[in-house]
Amino acid sequence: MGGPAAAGAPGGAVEGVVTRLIVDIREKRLAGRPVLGSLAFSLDEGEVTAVVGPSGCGKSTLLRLVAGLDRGVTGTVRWSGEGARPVPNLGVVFQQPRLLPWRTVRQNLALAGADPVEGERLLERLGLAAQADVWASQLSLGMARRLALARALAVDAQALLLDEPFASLDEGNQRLARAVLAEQLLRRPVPTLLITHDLAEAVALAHRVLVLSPGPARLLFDQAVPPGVRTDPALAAATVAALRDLAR
Ligand SMILES: Nc1ncnc2c1ncn2[C@@H]1O[C@H](COP(=O)(O)OP(=O)(O)OP(=O)(O)O)[C@@H](O)[C@H]1O
Repeated sequence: MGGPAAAGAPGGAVEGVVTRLIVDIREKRLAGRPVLGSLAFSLDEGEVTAVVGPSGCGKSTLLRLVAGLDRGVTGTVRWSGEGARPVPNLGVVFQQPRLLPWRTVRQNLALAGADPVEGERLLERLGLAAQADVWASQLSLGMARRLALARALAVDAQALLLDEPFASLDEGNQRLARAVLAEQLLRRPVPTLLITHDLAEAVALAHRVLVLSPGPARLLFDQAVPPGVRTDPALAAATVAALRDLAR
């Protein structure tokens, strides 16, 4: 079965190779009101695409459509690739951590289908090893969010969908979690959609930045992040400033 592992579907071995996500949305309505307008983009293998836009413009709605959790849309959302299923095995971080409260940290990983060795490694890496046998209900919000990230990264996903994965983390843990995600993407470069409101975060992690309009969101522009930006703070700051100007 395909679908978002973080939402409860089993993880496990990769079936088929997901090479691309192709989104061509004309309109998405919720409760009779348009929440997404014209949005067309694709996401290729090994590519991190950041989606940036103002609060309420429809970013989480877009993630739900891409995750196959909502199918009512005018337009298409399609995964392609050799042997790809309609919705591949996804590692998803939702805006809320969505943990099983009366299961331990370790059990939350196991029930999502996490690889046990990878799960332990990620707990260690994300500073959660000491909490492995603690109930999820007893975690702080920052710990819960790090566990949600560990779960998405440990399920051997064919693609990652990350909705503000570093929200509510203090500066040190934000830096740590970003580094863990970057490491993981080097080890396993799966197509990744990163939703964020933070242009600096987008430029630091993504190959491309899609900037959305206020809701109903339409694509304002789709900008490649030049190679070398990540290792040059001055170039990164200039890129953020240029994107901010373009988004005005
Ligand atoms: N179930 C729903 N029924 C009706 N309207 C909804 C529903 N869920 C979301 N909306 C509306 O759709 C719009 C887009 O919401 P969405 O959560 O996708 O925005 P967002 O860009 O992710 O916001 P934020 O950055 O604040 O998280 C908002 O106006 C919201 O009120």
